[in-house]
Amino acid sequence: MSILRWFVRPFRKRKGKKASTVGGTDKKATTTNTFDAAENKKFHNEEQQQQNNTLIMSNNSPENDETILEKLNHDQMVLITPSPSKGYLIYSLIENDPSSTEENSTPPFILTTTNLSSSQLPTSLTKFLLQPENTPPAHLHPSNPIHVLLCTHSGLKLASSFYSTVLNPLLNTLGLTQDSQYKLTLTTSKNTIKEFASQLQGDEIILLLSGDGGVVDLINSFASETKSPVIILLPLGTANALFHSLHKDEEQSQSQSPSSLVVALRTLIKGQVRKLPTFRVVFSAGSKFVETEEEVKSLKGAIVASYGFHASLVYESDTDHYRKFGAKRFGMAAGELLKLNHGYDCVVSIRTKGKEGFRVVREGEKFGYVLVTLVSNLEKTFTISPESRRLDGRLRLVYFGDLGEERTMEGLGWVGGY
Ligand SMILES: Nc1ncnc2c1ncn2[C@@H]1O[C@H](COP(=O)(O)OP(=O)(O)OP(=O)(O)O)[C@@H](O)[C@H]1O
Repeated sequence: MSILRWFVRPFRKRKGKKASTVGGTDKKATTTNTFDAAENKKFHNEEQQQQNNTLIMSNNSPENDETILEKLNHDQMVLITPSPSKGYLIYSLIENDPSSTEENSTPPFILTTTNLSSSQLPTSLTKFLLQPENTPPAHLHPSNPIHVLLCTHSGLKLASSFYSTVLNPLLNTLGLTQDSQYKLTLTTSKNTIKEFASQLQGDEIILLLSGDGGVVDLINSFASETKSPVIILLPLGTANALFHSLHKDEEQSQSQSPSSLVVALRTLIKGQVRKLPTFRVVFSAGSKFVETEEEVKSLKGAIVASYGFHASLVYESDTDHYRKFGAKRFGMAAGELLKLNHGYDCVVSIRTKGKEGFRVVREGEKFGYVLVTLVSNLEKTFTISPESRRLDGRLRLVYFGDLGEERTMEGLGWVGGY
C-alpha cells in the first residue's frame, strides 16, 4: 500500500495538441476561475443535511459476537478501533450501484459501524486495528497542513457524496475535523487544482478525491523545487490508472477482492509514503493547448503520455454524454473513432539509459497506438504494460501500427461488448 510523494521541478503550462496527451484525461479547457465560496457553502449545507440523515449507520442489535462476526464481510472492512465503552468498533464501507441509487434514492455509499463486545479481537481482524496511541496515524499528523481536495467533476461525480458519508466521518474517527485539523477544497472549474497547487509549500498532506487528471493537474502546477507534498489518492475518477497500478496486489490477489475505495481507505489509514516517479514530455515547436490555443513547451506526467489513437480517444470520450457511462466511455468512443479508420504519422525512436543517441524503432509507416507509460494498468482490469512494476520508475513503450477497426478493438479488449 502506498501513499505518494512526488519530487518536482517548476512547471508552467500543460497540455499539447489533440493527438497527444499526458495523464489519463482530456485537458482541453483552461479558462481562469477561482475558488467559489458560495459553492463551498452550499456544499457544507448539503453535507450537514446528509449527516443529519444518519448515513453513518450503527449496528445496535443485541446479537452476540459470534453471529456478528459470521455476518461481517471482510472485504468491506476499513478500520477497527477500540470502543470507548467496551470491545471494538468495526467500520465498513458499503457501496451501492450508482445507476440503481438514482432510481430508488439509496445513497451510493454507507459507512457502517459494528460493535463487538469481546475484549479479544479475532487474529484475522487485527490488521485493521488502529490503537489510540497511533491515532491519527503518523502520516496524517496535523503538524503538517492537511487538505482534502475534492474534484467535483471526476468520474460519475460521486466524490462529494463519498466525502460527506464516508471520508469526513472516518477522518473524525481519526481525530481530524474539517476546518480545525484539515481544510476542504472543492473544484469549481478546470483551474481549481492548478490554482490550489500553485500555492503549496511542499509540506502538505493532500487527500485527493479524483481520477488521474487530478494528479496530473497537481504535479504540473506545484512550484517548489526542493519539497514535495504527500498525495493520498482516493480513486473517484473514471479510469484511475495510477491507483489501480499502485494497488494491483491488494485489488486482485484475493478471490473476492475489496473494492478500490476500501483499498484506498485502508491505505489512507495504514499506508506508507513512497516516492512517485515522474517524467517530462517536451513538445515540438508550435504545439498548442487544444482549446486555448496557448503554446505548450513541456508537461510533467506520472502516468502515461500518448500519441495518436489513445490520445484522441481520451479527448473524444470526455464529453457529458460519454462520461455518464463511466469506464465504458473509452470503448464506446473507440468504436466511433475507429470508424474513421485513421493512421497517424510519426517516427518512434528510443534512447536507452546510459547509451548515446536515439535508436529508431519504426518510421515510414502509419501508427495506431503509441504510448509511454510508468504504470501497468490503464484501468482496474486493463493491463497495458504487464512488465511494469509499481513505482519502479521505468518508462515503457507500447505501440502498434494502423491495424484497422476490428483488430484494434480486439487488441484493446473491446470486442464482445463493453
Ligand atoms: N467544477 C469543475 N468544472 C469543470 N471541470 C472540472 C471541475 N472540477 C474538476 N474539473 C476537471 O475535471 C477533470 C476530472 O478529471 P479526473 O481525472 O479527476 O476524472 P476522470 O477523467 O473521470 O478520471 P480518469 O482520468 O481517472 O479517467 C479534471 O481535469 C479537472 O480539472
